[in-house]
Amino acid sequence: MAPAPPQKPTEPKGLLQTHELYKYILETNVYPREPEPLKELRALTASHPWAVMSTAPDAGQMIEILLKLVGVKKAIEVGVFTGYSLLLTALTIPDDGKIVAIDMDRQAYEMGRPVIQKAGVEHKIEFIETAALPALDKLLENPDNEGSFDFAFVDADKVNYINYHERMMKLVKVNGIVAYDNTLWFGSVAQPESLVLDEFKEGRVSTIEFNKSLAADPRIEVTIVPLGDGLTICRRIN
Ligand SMILES: C[S@@+](CC[C@H](N)C(=O)[O-])C[C@H]1O[C@@H](n2cnc3c(N)ncnc32)[C@H](O)[C@@H]1O
Ligand SMILES: O=c1cc(-c2ccc(O)c(O)c2)oc2c(O)c(O)ccc12
Repeated sequence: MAPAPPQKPTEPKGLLQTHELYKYILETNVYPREPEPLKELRALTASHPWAVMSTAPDAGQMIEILLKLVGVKKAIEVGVFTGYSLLLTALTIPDDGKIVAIDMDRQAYEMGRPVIQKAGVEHKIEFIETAALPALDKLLENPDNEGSFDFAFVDADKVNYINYHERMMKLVKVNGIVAYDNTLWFGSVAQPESLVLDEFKEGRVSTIEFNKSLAADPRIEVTIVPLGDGLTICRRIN
């Protein structure tokens, strides 16, 4: 029998066996509990041509639990887009909490910003519009930032995940969490290259290398959770 054709990566079924199963999870557990501002932001983002980039709401639920478990007050996010994961974080941390949010493109953030303002959580956000690597290095120039973050969420260019990880190991405190989105890259990490669409090939190679390096990293405990498009959760242990 010929191998199955590559799955169209934009199909909203996550990584599960069937679209129906993903829909079941979303409809029974995720959407009924999703805060109103996040629903609004998701609806607004649906008209954006890159809407598929938003963090999946099922992965968002896991992030919310982690934020609460850890008691996060100071967070950092790389890759904001229209702000789904950012708004989720801002809604979850305490009123005097802070989030440093980095994205080199402000336009998508501006689309979501009115929803963030209306939700009354913009005061927790410091948005920095630059490429992430120099921004993280700049933060590290100030020793006060070292080990100061309780939580980091990385959802940007996959080729740089390895570089972001090195910075996060310095910025996040021992026992802090670093979470990475899209670490199964639409399932392509386990597909032969010939089955992967051209535009996903580079991300596939980077993600495979990244996953391998995290598995061998003695500074962390790590788990790949197959929510959304793959969410890797690391706890810094030393
Ligand atoms: C997948 S989207 C982020 C989705 C977001 N977490 C959400 O929930 O909607 C990736 C974002 O990373 C940004 N990005 C990509 N490469 C970057 C880089 N080198 N530095 C800063 N931002 C980058 C893009 O502009 C884009 O907005
Ligand atoms: O569907 C996506 C596509 C891409 C993407 C594809 C080819 C590129 O050359 C590129 O720069 C980005 O990026 C995503 C992403 O980063 C996400 O977090 C979630 C979904 C996507």
